[in-house]
Amino acid sequence: MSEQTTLAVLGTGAMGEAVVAGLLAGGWAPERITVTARRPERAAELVARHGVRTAGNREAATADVVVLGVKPGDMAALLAEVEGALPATSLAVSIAAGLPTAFFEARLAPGTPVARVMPNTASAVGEGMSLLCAGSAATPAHLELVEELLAPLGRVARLPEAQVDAATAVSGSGPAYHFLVAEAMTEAAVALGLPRVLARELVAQTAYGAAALLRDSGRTATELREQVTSPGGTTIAALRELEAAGLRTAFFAALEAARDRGQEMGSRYA
Ligand SMILES: NC(=O)C1=CN([C@@H]2O[C@H](COP(=O)(O)OP(=O)(O)OC[C@H]3O[C@@H](n4cnc5c(N)ncnc54)[C@H](OP(=O)(O)O)[C@@H]3O)[C@@H](O)[C@H]2O)C=CC1
Ligand SMILES: O=C(O)[C@@H]1CCC=N1
Repeated sequence: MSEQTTLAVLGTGAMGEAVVAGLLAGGWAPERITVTARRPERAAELVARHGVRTAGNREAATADVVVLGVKPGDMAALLAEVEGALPATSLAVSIAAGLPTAFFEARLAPGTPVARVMPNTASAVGEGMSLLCAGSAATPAHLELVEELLAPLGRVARLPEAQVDAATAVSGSGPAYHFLVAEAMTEAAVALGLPRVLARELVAQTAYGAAALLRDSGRTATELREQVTSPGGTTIAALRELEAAGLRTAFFAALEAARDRGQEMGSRYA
């Protein structure tokens, strides 16, 4: 990737903006990034907040790397709109859940390289987890370019396309599960009588510390949990309640539902 490489995000919502923020924090010059949105006020907001350019979809689609950031149900219409404008020499990068690379290859100029990326919103702070797989026309050099592009957003895992929907259920949707737990813990702390501001701080810093241990200590989640859990102590009293409430079983069902929903979107919008 050269210093002149240009990038456009067609459909810059929550996830597209997280990608843009991650790239800018990683040193991308804002003039090299063009964003589009359906509503002019959304595009103006992005320009004001990040200093990037904006344009119509067809003009933006001439960038070297074109990130396709609309909702899966809006993707076919977007691709129809940019038909003939997105050069077959550009690299198309979809971040849409569920939609296979074949969906894009069927709608873009023949031979257009396609990469399928599933990022998550922590990309905005450089701590994202992105999944990456390639379409049939993408070369190893294209994949390396995408990895280079994604590097400032956090970590990247390459995987076979057949695993993307399952992995999306873990890392793409994953931040939401953690936020739900954080919300629940905060409310529970308030129920114990703690001030809300203190409860939020305790929950956030505990999540941050636990995540750092989980990623960087070299220990498994089980080992780390056991370290906290003194026999007959406070933690096991709480864990017993969570197990009785079916937390573990709920995660089996939840991730299966997310994986199935991705597959369903892939076939519904194909
Ligand atoms: N949110 C997440 O955590 C993740 C989302 N994704 C994927 O990212 C994609 C976007 O999701 P998300 O960001 O949450 O959704 P949003 O609704 O926040 O963003 C979609 C954006 O697309 C814009 N848009 C829609 N149609 C057009 C069009 N024809 N031309 C230009 N812009 C258009 C909308 O503009 P406007 O705002 O003006 O309506 C909006 O800004 C989805 O495909 C999703 O699967 C992937 C990983 C994680
Ligand atoms: O909920 C969704 O469909 C998107 C994809 C992964 C996270 N958010």
